[in-house]
Amino acid sequence: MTMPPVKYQRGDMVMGRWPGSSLYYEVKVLAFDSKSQLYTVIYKDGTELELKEQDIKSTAGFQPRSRSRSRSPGRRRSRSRSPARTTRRSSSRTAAAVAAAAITDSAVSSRRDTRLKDVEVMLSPVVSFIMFCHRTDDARKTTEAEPEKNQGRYNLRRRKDDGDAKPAETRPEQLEEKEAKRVGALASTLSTPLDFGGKIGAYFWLLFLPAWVFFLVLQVNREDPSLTNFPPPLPPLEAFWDAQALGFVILWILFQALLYVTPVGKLSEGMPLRSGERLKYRTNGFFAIVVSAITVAAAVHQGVDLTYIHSHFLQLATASLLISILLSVYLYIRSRYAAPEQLALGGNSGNVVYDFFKGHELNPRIKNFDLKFFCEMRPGLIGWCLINFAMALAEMKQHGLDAPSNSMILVNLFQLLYVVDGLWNEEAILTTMDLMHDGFGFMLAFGDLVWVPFTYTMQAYYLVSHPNPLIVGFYIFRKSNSEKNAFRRNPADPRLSHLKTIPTATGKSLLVSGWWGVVRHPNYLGDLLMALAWSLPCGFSHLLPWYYMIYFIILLVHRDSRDMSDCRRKYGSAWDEYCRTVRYRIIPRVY
Ligand SMILES: NC(=O)C1=CN([C@@H]2O[C@H](COP(=O)(O)OP(=O)(O)OC[C@H]3O[C@@H](n4cnc5c(N)ncnc54)[C@H](OP(=O)(O)O)[C@@H]3O)[C@@H](O)[C@H]2O)C=CC1
Ligand SMILES: CC(C)=CCC[C@@H](C)[C@H]1CC=C2C3=C(CC[C@@]21C)[C@@]1(C)CC[C@H](O)C(C)(C)[C@@H]1CC3
Repeated sequence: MTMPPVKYQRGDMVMGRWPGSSLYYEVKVLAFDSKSQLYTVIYKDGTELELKEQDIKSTAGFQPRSRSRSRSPGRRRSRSRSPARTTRRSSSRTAAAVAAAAITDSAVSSRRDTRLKDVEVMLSPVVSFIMFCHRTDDARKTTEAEPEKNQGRYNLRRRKDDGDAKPAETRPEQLEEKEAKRVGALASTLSTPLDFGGKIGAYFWLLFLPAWVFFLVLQVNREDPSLTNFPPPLPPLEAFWDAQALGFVILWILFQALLYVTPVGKLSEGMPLRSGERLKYRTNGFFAIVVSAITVAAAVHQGVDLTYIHSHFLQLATASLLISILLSVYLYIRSRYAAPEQLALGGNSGNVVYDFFKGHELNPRIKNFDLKFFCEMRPGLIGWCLINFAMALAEMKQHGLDAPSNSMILVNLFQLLYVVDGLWNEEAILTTMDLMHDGFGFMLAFGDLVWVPFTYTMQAYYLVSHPNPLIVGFYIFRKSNSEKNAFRRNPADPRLSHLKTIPTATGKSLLVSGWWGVVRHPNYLGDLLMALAWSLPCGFSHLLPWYYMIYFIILLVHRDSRDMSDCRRKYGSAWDEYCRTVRYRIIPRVY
């Protein structure tokens, strides 16, 4: 019997499909086993795999398409780059991977298809090829249908010399900076699947979220503030509005902005953007809360009556809502003019309401003033503590106490600890979903400026008129967030060398032991335990103080499922392997 000729030879550089995904990366053929008909290939991050011939493409397979259009010497040069030359810029490599992931998960419309064609010619072979795969609908369907089937077929193993301590942060493909920018531009033209119930969902949330805040605020003032009660009668519209309250909110935001721009504290680098650039952030949050506390203490000492916050809670919430709407309109308009590589992958559905809600620009900045980072970490978060403190004063005033009740002190302390910890470890926010992946739109602006300060303070508010194991949660929350942050910043960190990792085709590795080996979101587990601690001091006579706990379970379960599908798209079968190893999502042995 004659054997078919071996198509690829040892040493050939070809494109190998990453199992379980539709991404192709440059690989080198190491061997061919005629018995199993499998090629052993090696990716640039050192991962060896056995691939079937159908999962390998020659680089030439897609070049003619680009070549016919790309005539400039510059472009030709970038295609003929030798592997040695490609190792120049590590940051741009991230760009390619992100773009690749974006391309993978997109439902590429025919309108976009045309745009793709135009951009494709400018890209490196790797990206061009990925795009080529995505343009062929049938091929896409096949590759997307296959992952489950593939799972057992590939033999994923690490190179023997690739110890755990060794960082796997090298990319299989690398782009020059210019190319990376174009890749960024391309990625931004593609839309990720719509979250939050899509376009209809966006309408719903836009109306529901502010309504819910007002419902809570009106409900908590009642004698029997049960969440299951009928909504309280709506007060007259003018009861919502107070110009002075708006003035105070503006003053507070300006004060926080002043502290943010004060050149005190560290300048931290964010994660590489698609363009390869790393933005700098002034992480002086701890300084900001200390100065805020001193200023507030001085004001109280001077006779300023902070219980105004309790008595004008509704008007302050309305003022903050107004500001968050104006800010979101501004963000939406500027996102329409932003350079493509500055845009997040979501928020470009073409539907004004959805895009307004979700947000499209990733890091809107006015000069060096980062609006998203500022809003997420300052006025609302520090405002949360200010409001809690004001509630303690209101409780004392209302009940003629010399000191706040024990429950009030506990709630204040627990939540203060949470916020101070967030600000002390402010740098860690740079590796969270919000900062890395989500655009800045109404959802976050409203979340930061209204939702956090006016709903997270419900327990303290409740305790004003309803006098009435858990440090472990904080410990888990902080340790797990810091572990991942340290690992993402420096995978070779000697303090993390004992941790096991799974390499992925994107070059990033996944932690599979330590906190991230206990459950897939240990940070959510810690956060939930903390939420429990905040509600327990309020007792069980009403549902309202448990509102945060209930909301938080919904929020984190939803975030977890969003993150699972994002990571599944990004990391393909490496993610499946992680999920097989770490079986539970948030609560060990339960969920
Ligand atoms: N109080 C509140 O209202 C809220 C609090 N939070 C808290 O904020 C914190 C951050 O949460 P959030 O941004 O949602 O999510 P994460 O900090 O968990 O970020 C998710 C990202 O981390 C990376 N990642 C996931 N698994 C691994 C792994 N095994 N090894 C290495 N990297 C991994 C992936 O990004 P990549 O691989 O691209 O780096 C993933 O997209 C949490 O503690 C959460 O509880 C969050 C929301 C609301
Ligand atoms: C329903 C709705 C409008 C949701 C918006 C969600 C936002 C309220 C939250 C999204 C992620 C957040 C984070 C924090 C606060 C709440 C929001 C903005 C956070 C700043 C709290 C302090 C923590 O230490 C943290 C820095 C880890 C955390 C980051 C995520």
